[in-house]
Amino acid sequence: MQSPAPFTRIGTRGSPLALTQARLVRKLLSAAHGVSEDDIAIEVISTGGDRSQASNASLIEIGGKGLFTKEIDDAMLDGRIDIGVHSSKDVATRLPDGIELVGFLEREDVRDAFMSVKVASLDQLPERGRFGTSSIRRAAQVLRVRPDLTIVPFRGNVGTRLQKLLDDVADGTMLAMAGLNRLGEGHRATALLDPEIFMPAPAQGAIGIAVRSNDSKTAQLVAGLNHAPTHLTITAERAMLAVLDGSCRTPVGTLSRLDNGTVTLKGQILSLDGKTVFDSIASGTDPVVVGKQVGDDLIAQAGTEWLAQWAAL
Ligand SMILES: NCc1[nH]cc(CCC(=O)O)c1CC(=O)O
Repeated sequence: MQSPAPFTRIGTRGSPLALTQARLVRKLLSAAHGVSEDDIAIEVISTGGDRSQASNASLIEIGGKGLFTKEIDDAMLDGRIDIGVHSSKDVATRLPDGIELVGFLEREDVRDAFMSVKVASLDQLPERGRFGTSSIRRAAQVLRVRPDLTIVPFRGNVGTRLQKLLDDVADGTMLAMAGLNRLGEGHRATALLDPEIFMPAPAQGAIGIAVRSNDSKTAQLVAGLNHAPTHLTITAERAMLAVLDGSCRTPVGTLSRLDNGTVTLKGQILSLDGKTVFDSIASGTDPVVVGKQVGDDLIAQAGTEWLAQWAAL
């Protein structure tokens, strides 16, 4: 006997965090529409990002445009799935034609956490210690305050990273508190980092929901899941990133706030060694305008000569 068609189909990467996020969206959809969770399919899709994480790709290669979403976008465009659930910070600022990010769940903790099995905080790491990260933003931010440290590549899910610390591959590492919390592993964080100094990645901590642009039925299904304040701040952060993406690939950090409908956005770009830092801030009620303003100002401050060195990366 043929089983009935599912109510809708979610596509996700297969990492423990991605699966947890997809299951959360399934649970919310099931509750919102009074359908059984069994009637909402979850299709696991391997992405280029998953494959390069398994290999030893360089710092710059990881985080390339759409690396963690391309195959999920393709499955959506082919009609194999209806909804893409993503960590918003892994979603390129320019989506493929026919795909739209239509909603964001309420943002989790936006901060990065420090993790070590030896010391309680970043400043306690031994002189010339090894810091594990494959993120150019985190490497730059750490070197800014601890130029003596050596950055060593560090990838994998929470369990793998913890094992690497136990195996003494590095003396400390840093990862998103949001991911730890979603996995029920928040207690693994050794210390939370000050987000004014360690500015999070644009859109960190927010689950994004993508659908086909011409699929108004699915857009309506997910509309009630959107958290408006998160949507506003993520829109500002992504608008800033879109400006920077167009002209450079420097490490980028950002921190936004919403008070009575006014978005305040701080943005920062750094050199890889953390020695050069540009900061900007803007406020307003239109998140796209605010984001562009911060992005444009950062580019103006940095100047074409400084930015040119990044063109080849
Ligand atoms: N590609 C890595 C990635 N993408 C999203 C998260 C964490 C969850 C989030 O920021 O939403 C992580 C892991 C990390 O940075 O520690």
